[in-house]
Amino acid sequence: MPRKKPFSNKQKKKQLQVKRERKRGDTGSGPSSRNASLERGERQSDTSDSETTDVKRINQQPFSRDGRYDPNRFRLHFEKESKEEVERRKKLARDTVLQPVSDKELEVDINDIYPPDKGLGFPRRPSWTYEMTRESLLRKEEKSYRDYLEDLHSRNPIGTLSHFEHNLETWRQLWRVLEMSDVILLIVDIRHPVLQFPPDLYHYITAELHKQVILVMNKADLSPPPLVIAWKHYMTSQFPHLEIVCFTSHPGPSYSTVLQKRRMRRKADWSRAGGLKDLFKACQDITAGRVDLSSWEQKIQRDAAAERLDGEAADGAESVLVEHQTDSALEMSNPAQELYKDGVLTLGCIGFPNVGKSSVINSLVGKKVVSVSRTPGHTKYFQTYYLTPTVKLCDCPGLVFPSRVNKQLQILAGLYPVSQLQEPYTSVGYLCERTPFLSVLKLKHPSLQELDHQPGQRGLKEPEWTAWDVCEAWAERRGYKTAKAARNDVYRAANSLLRLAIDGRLCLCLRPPGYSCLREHWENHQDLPEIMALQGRATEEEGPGDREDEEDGESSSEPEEERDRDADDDEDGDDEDEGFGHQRNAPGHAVNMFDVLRENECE
Ligand SMILES: Nc1nc2c(ncn2[C@@H]2O[C@H](COP(=O)(O)OP(=O)(O)OP(=O)(O)O)[C@@H](O)[C@H]2O)c(=O)[nH]1
Repeated sequence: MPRKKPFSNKQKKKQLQVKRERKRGDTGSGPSSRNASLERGERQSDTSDSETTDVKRINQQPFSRDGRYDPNRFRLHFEKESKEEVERRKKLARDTVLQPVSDKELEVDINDIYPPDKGLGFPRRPSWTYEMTRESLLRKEEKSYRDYLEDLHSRNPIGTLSHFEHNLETWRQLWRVLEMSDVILLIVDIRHPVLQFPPDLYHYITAELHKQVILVMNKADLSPPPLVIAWKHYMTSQFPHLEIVCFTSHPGPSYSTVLQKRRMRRKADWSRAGGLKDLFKACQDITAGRVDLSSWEQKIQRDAAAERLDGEAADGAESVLVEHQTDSALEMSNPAQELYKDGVLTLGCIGFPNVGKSSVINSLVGKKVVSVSRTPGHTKYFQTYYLTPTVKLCDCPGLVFPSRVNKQLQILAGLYPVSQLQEPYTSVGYLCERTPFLSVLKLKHPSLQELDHQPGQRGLKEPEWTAWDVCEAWAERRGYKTAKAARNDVYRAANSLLRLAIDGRLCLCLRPPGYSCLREHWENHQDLPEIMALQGRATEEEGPGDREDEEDGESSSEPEEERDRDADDDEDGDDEDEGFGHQRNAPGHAVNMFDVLRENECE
């Protein structure tokens, strides 16, 4: 019998994909979202109308055939890194010994991310009149965008800028959403809010458009409560007119451990979000009686009552009117649109990819109306949804603004599709230097694994770790092997570690400047109970059996199942979501996800 050939997951996926494309009748000429990695190494020329630099198109959707709507128009475009740079970083990951960084290094000042003198603005829509033809308007926008990029690059030497969006089509969508919204919900991830809050955007909305911004600090369940409060105070001190609302779409006693064996999947429960009332109150203050928001208030009360009764959202959440926007809506819209037109409050949800914009919309509505995914850049085209007859929500594709943030940190903040990274190892190194990875991941150094086979050679000295060693050890622990030579698959291990961090299972939270000095103050702050209630966390001391969804008694030291799949998967293909906040470590012991941070703090 001929020997069975090893067949990797990747190959299997590719095979399925080709099959699907054949079924659809595609000739295979265009890359799809899942095989974009095939493009790796291939130098792309600039085909988009307005790009001046060499860009890598990522996170593509399957190509459509001629004459049809092209979903790829809105895919992420990031500047392409040179092969040499990628190789240099790989070498760095192999050679550099990891050194834990001090607490101070986790403190980040917004002015270091967006230095005011570096021209880190975002592209503006040039002025236009109704006399202009569509073509001349588009040309003008393209020229203005090229000028913007030139100016940006002239003020920021090569290598100093973060990855940022190079697709003008996506910026056009932001322009439109800003124009049509009365109040802007700028959504950020609480773990690193300053990375995702471009001051220029805030000033543009408030000073030029004369509209209000509500900063929604989302994913509050992923941060220690004192840090949530500290960030809130820091942002208020920097932007005194900003309304701030803490929010979570997945409240509950977070979290599973990294090494959890069992994974629970259950239907996403969009009716349990924390922060709904605060958001309503903020809008009520801003509109000051100019819009009748009573239907929204009633909806919140109705949903809360239904949730108390049987854990289900009220029936009223069933019908949601969706408005699909056309291209012409993007082009000839009036920037000075009248506020609260027809007595309707339009809330524009904007922010970086993956911060949870779609989840916030689903939570407000109380059911899934927008697709949610771990893949950044999933939302491609803006749409509006009527929450009630007088409140309209507008979802916008995620946009990465230019900044001076380190690229490794950007990746850990979840804005780049992990499966398409050419070099994930230095990001793993960045993470490990900021988290007590050894105690959390329970790794064995690769050199000790070799010594296991040579008794008598052990116990000499604690080995030093490089990022590459961490990936090797994780591959060994998880049994990731390459298909051909059955060696440890370090690339897959690196991706897996990055996903754990992005999902919040390996907890890396930045802190506002001065946090360490004032830690006691924040840890005893009077607002703590309020934040904990919002997070859906009862007291830390909650006893065994107090919560639902008890895990069975399986040991947490067993490797988990395939939680960190190879591809950045969609969460809602089957209308299910991860069981956030409902996993447990051992019987009767809710896992404290913030252990990671605390251990780090104690070092
Ligand atoms: N723990 C936690 N995860 C969240 C929360 N909100 C969203 N997520 C997760 O974050 C990821 C991104 O959520 P989306 O709602 O798709 O984010 P988005 O901003 O619309 O993303 P783009 O489509 O890339 O612009 C998904 O994996 C969500 O499950 C939250 O409040 N808590």
